[in-house]
Amino acid sequence: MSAEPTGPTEPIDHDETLDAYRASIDNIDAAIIHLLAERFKITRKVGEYKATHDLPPADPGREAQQIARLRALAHDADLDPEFGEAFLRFIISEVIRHHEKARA
Ligand SMILES: C=C(O[C@@H]1C=C(C(=O)O)C=C[C@H]1O)C(=O)O
Repeated sequence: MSAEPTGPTEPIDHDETLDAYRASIDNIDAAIIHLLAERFKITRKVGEYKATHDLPPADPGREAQQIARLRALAHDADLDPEFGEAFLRFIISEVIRHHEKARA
């Protein structure tokens, strides 16, 4: 008797090729989390510095430079620059929220 066909919504298991790709994805995701944690450690220091020196939480000029640089890097790395910009803006908006709290 043959096994039931697997429907498209069934979870996939025992696929060695997919498992190997997913192991790499898990490593990359871990690296992203660790890099983000390191970035937020630094931006927390920036937020403390700004709060004690009466500097504004956001710096739109600096952000424009970062976005132009990241868009070029994304393009060269074959990553969608729109995605690169949206990702950086998402992170920066969280940093600015932290800086506003540090000031309060
Ligand atoms: C970290 C800073 O504060 C804010 C957050 C930024 C960031 O997360 O890269 C960049 C500019 C500022 O709006 C900074 O001024 O350098």
